[in-house]
Amino acid sequence: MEMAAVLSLQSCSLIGLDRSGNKNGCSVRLPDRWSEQRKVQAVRFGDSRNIGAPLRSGYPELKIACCSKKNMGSENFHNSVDAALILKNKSEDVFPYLNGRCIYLVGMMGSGKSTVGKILSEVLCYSFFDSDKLVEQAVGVSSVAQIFKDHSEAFFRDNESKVLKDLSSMHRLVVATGGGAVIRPINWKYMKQGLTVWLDVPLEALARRIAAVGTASRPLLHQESGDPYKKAFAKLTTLSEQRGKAYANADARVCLDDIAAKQGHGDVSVLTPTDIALEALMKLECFLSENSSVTNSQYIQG
Ligand SMILES: Nc1ncnc2c1ncn2[C@@H]1O[C@H](COP(=O)(O)OP(=O)(O)OP(=O)(O)O)[C@@H](O)[C@H]1O
Ligand SMILES: O=C(O)C1=C[C@@H](O)[C@@H](O)[C@H](O)C1
Repeated sequence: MEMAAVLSLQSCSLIGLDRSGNKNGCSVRLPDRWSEQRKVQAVRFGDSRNIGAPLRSGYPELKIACCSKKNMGSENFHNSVDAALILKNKSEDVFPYLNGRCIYLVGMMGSGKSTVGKILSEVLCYSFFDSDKLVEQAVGVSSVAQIFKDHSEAFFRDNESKVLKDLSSMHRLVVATGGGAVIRPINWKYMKQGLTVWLDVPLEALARRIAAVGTASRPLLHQESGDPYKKAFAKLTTLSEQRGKAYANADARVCLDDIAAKQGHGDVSVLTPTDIALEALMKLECFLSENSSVTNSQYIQG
């Protein structure tokens, strides 16, 4: 990976913070009438021209992310604003203890790393990156599926490790890692420079989400024929058996079954990405308070 790209990424991570490192430039994405205070951050790895460019469609607004139901009535609308504010408040509790450390989201394909990661980056005024996209940019190929096809899975994994190594010296990033990043111990060495969060989603929910969007972009799941849900479920089951222990290395585990149970639901499909982002911050808060000596002495604000 080009050093220029790495440097541009590092400078991106400072967007949204004032000179003292305080996040007074940060604002939660609320409905338009409240949006004058919006500060935006949108960057593209390796392209310094885009640093500080206005927010584009790839970044979901929190008001959208917190609403799961179509045609929301006013009651749901206000609930979503409440959820956004609760999330924002929690981010303010946790932020000082992060000391600028990056947050790495790990989990199976389709577990919501990108969706939840973008929300976390927004409320923490961190920059968001997807390691699959960084590998695509570093290799110069437009999709992970094409990298698998043109080269090999091993080639992809080598580049994934290089990307994680480069990221490990940076600050104030939320990184959605590739689903298989956890299988190489060296990647844990890099990710443990920051904080790691496992999004633990039941396989049925993963297979439902993946079947809904198709498997073409996910080479390890792709099958030309057969029922997409059943095929995805079978393959995810095998991968999860192989990787379960590796995901459990994460500092914090966000278990969707547990969040649904706490809310009195039996089905994780009712959970919004905002609910999940909030749980991630609460789990990080627990981890940080239980490991406060590491928090206070080992890291400096970047
Ligand atoms: N809480 C949620 N409820 C329902 N669907 C969700 C939720 N979170 C994410 N999704 C959907 O699931 C799909 C996968 O989400 P996302 O891309 O965020 O996962 P990912 O972990 O980054 O996946 P991958 O590692 O395969 O890139 C998307 O279609 C997304 O809209
Ligand atoms: O679970 C996996 O092994 C993968 C997940 C994706 O994010 C990509 O990194 C790639 O398709 C491999």
